[in-house]
Amino acid sequence: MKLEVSNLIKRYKTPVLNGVSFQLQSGKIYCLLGRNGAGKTTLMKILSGSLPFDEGVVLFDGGKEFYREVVYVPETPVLLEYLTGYENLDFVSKLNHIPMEPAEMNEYIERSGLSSFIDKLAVSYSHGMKHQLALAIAQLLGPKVLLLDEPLVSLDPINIRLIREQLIHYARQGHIVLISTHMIPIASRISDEILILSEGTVFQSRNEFSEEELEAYVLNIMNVGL
Ligand SMILES: Nc1ncnc2c1ncn2[C@@H]1O[C@H](COP(=O)(O)OP(=O)(O)OP(=O)(O)O)[C@@H](O)[C@H]1O
Repeated sequence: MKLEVSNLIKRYKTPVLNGVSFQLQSGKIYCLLGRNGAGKTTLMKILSGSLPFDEGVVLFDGGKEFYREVVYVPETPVLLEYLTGYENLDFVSKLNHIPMEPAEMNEYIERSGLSSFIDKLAVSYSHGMKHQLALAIAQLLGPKVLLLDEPLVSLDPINIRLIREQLIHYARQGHIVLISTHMIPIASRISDEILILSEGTVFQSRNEFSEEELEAYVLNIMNVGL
């Protein structure tokens, strides 16, 4: 399974993405880094099908109809705020015809680290709790391509480790996981490959760096043009 992006151009008034090309393969985790305003969210929204682009080609296994294969979790997750976490999960599973016995659902909730707050209304959740629930919902849907915009920024170290392990497991089952993040230590530990968005183009590299080397590599590319 392969997601191929070729010469993608997106303009608002001026181009934000100006000839972006890269390839994502199933089974791998990719981290997308870039300065504030570089265009990471714009790129994620295009890949999720929620934002049109001006030029270029996006192909999933050679086809253009890939949006059904993609789930995008935005930086501020969208939940049904006046339902509990359990009801949110239950609603999504029923809406998408994913049959789950109560025992199976409870096991999934436990494994996802949601047990202590799953019966509270989502409106009462902290930002980190909302992200945990949104990530659990996204993985329940089982998309071939999972796009996550800053998923770990509000999480405590225990939850970061839990989510990191879940995402690695999810990718290794044959999915593509693309994570936008500013956190180099996380990118260093979680990603198979690094994508750096700078000056409207993407630099793709295997993650064979130590954390210090990755930081130097990222800063070097981000400084291009300064
Ligand atoms: N709807 C819009 N209309 C006009 N310009 C926009 C729009 N959305 C985003 N932009 C501009 O496009 C550029 C890229 O924004 P984007 O949100 O994709 O960046 P980002 O890399 O996700 O930033 P950050 O790391 O700060 O979240 C910015 O200059 C932003 O102001």
